[in-house]
Amino acid sequence: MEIKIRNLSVRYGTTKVLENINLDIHSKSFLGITGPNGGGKTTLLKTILGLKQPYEGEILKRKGLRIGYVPQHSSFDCKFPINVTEVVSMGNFGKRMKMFAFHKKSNECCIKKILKELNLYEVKNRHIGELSGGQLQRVLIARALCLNPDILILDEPTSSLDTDTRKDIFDILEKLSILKSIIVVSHEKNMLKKYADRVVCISKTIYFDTFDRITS
Ligand SMILES: Nc1ncnc2c1ncn2[C@@H]1O[C@H](COP(=O)(O)OP(=O)(O)OP(=O)(O)O)[C@@H](O)[C@H]1O
Repeated sequence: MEIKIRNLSVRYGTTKVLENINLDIHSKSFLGITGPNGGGKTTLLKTILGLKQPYEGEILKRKGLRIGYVPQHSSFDCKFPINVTEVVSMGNFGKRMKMFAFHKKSNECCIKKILKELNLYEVKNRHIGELSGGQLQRVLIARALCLNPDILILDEPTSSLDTDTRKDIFDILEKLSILKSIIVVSHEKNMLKKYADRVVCISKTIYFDTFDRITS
């Protein structure tokens, strides 16, 4: 078990946003989270990441657990003068906290491998503002993979992408879930049904839960 969420409630001020959430995140599983706008999905991710504190209950994480986070690609500033390799390399800063960490040989090899795996090697020197939505999403996934996380958390990774590109992103996530746990917030219910082991619907609390192909 990677994460246990027990009786979790979260508030903004006096407003209850999440109430009595109980959820287990298993190793090498694919969890889909869906639900209406404002239902608390992003708040749940932020609480798992430690960016928001529980009001009640707790989130228990396995000791040494590494979590990677992929924010919505629309939140990334594409005007910033930086290329694909530089953005992916930013994922290493958390580990070494040194500006030039990515010049080290081992990091260079690791970044090259990730760029190739995510089919980004051909565009490695391209300015970030010159990428398609799908390429940018893959860059953000690559950046999160730099620290070799045990869990990869993604917030609406396919919003505003076309159908084929959405499928590409979910195919990548499915491959990654062989070695890591994946948690995806998405409104794409059909994609979640097809790819996830488990899908939970959240509107303040979990009101719908499927355990189709759960692995432990
Ligand atoms: N920093 C904040 N301060 C106060 N209220 C907030 C804050 N962030 C979110 N909220 C409120 O908490 C509720 C849940 O928001 P959240 O972003 O978690 O929902 P969501 O399910 O991810 O929505 P969406 O599908 O629209 O992205 C909403 O009513 C939102 O307005």
